[in-house]
Amino acid sequence: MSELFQHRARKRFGQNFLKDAGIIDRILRSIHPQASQHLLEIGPGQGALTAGLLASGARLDVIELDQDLIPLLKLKFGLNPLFHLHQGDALKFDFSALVCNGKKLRVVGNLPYNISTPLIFHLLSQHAVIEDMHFMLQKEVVKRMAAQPGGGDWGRLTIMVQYFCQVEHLFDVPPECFTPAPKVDSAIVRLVPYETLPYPAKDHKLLELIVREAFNQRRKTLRNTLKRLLTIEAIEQVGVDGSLRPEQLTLADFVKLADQLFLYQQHEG
Ligand SMILES: C[S@@+](CC[C@H](N)C(=O)[O-])C[C@H]1O[C@@H](n2cnc3c(N)ncnc32)[C@H](O)[C@@H]1O
Repeated sequence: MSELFQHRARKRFGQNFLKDAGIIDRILRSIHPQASQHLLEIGPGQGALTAGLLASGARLDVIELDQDLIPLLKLKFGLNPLFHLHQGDALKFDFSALVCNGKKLRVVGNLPYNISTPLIFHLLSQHAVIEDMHFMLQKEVVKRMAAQPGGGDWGRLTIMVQYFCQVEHLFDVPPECFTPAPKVDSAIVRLVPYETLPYPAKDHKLLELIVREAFNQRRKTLRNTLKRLLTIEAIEQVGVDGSLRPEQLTLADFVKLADQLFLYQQHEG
């Protein structure tokens, strides 16, 4: 089959194919798919993870952007009735349209690193239809997702991911496990959306706005970065010190500020 489909990895599609059987097996064991579940793989590529996912007996939907990989995927898996192939862009995909019988999706992927952050935000916007996610990402990105307040890794990605999900950095994967080898280290992360958010904001769009504004200039104090949105009195009324920098605030602090902005907008409206 490999002579029939000589596929040259494409940089613009973030193609670094997994080749290490031990790592593939470790990822599949971490996911532990069951026949009763509904799986969704983003970017199946040449099927390194796909075969093991299908072996679980679960329904598997896959979304692949590169048209040239479609014939190979059809040839390898097309006869399996559990396999559902979608050629398209995961960034624009409506995942909720895949849900059948109310069964939430278990999302999996060795993600294209060039689009991983917007893709994670797109998935978070559909968190209600997702049971959990297991992703291979650039290690730096996983460190940011799992960060604690107070350090340089704590930022917009951390806060929005931790607002919706429990985050677990599972293990690291070195470049030589891929072909071609990426220039960066990789890691596997597990994200489990909360059934009930621990710090629910009145409007999470306002949380996104506050967080974006605060981290746009992360060296400045909140009283400066947020002055377009909230007065210093409004910031301090909810018990947040306006002389702090954004990396010193917890998720709960950001939610308080977002709810304060919500109240202000209600007043003005
Ligand atoms: C890092 S490779 C992983 C391939 C395979 N899963 C593996 O582990 O060997 C990323 C895959 O995502 C696909 N891809 C890139 N951008 C995409 C997008 N926007 N939507 C869906 N798939 C995409 C690439 O073509 C590629 O197959």
